[in-house]
Amino acid sequence: MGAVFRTQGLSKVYDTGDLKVRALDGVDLELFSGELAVLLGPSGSGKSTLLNILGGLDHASSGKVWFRDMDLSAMSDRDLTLYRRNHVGFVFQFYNLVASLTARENVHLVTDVAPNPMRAEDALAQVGLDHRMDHFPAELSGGEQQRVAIARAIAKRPEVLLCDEPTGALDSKTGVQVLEVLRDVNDRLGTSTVVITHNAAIRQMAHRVVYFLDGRIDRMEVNDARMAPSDISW
Ligand SMILES: Nc1ncnc2c1ncn2[C@@H]1O[C@H](COP(=O)(O)OP(=O)(O)OP(=O)(O)O)[C@@H](O)[C@H]1O
Repeated sequence: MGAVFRTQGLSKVYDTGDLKVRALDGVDLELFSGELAVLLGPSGSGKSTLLNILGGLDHASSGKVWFRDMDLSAMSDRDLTLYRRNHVGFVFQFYNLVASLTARENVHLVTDVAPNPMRAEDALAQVGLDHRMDHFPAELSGGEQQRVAIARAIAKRPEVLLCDEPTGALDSKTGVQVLEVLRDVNDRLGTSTVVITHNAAIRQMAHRVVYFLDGRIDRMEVNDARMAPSDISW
């Protein structure tokens, strides 16, 4: 399998006047096509900063980052926006749904502008919400709202799905349902997936686990046997 992301000496320094924070400090990383990778590490170790750079939401301060053969580090803001639009789905801890739109309409927001989208109905069926399409976010549980957010993210058929604490706001039972959806998307659609979590148990469902410490990669593990989300508990 080829590398979907590759970084070389990737560093990010946040400069807030008097204080300079080195959020990433020379990260060399490869993530592979079709894999589900979990990023673990203490708070402040640089996980979200890396995800934001991989997703084209932010620029590195130095070093290189490639998505396949596209050098993201050399791209203008406009090209990064197009990269995000065409290739990347995001899922965040808080679902960021539009409260005045139904589940179906929230997904339509993306399918209306994507070049080769799924039907909104198919994306919602993929996450097991075909019976809730015309509900508003307030009429859905937290886990269901997160599944709508995942449907919205996958509806444009992105090559990569980047998830920052997707179960962070959910109880463990609902969190497991969301993880099952992420695993299904990875298995059935082959979408390369990166999941940040504080929950170390989730590493058991990953192909690859990357441990961050102080803006660096501390170590990496490859799982020979992956656990089903339903067998993971926390
Ligand atoms: N916009 C910003 N301005 C200044 N410092 C920032 C900014 N974003 C992040 N940082 C700092 O960069 C470091 C890395 O933050 P980052 O959010 O990447 O860590 P994280 O591992 O994702 O943490 P968490 O698990 O708490 O989300 C931290 O010290 C953080 O305070």
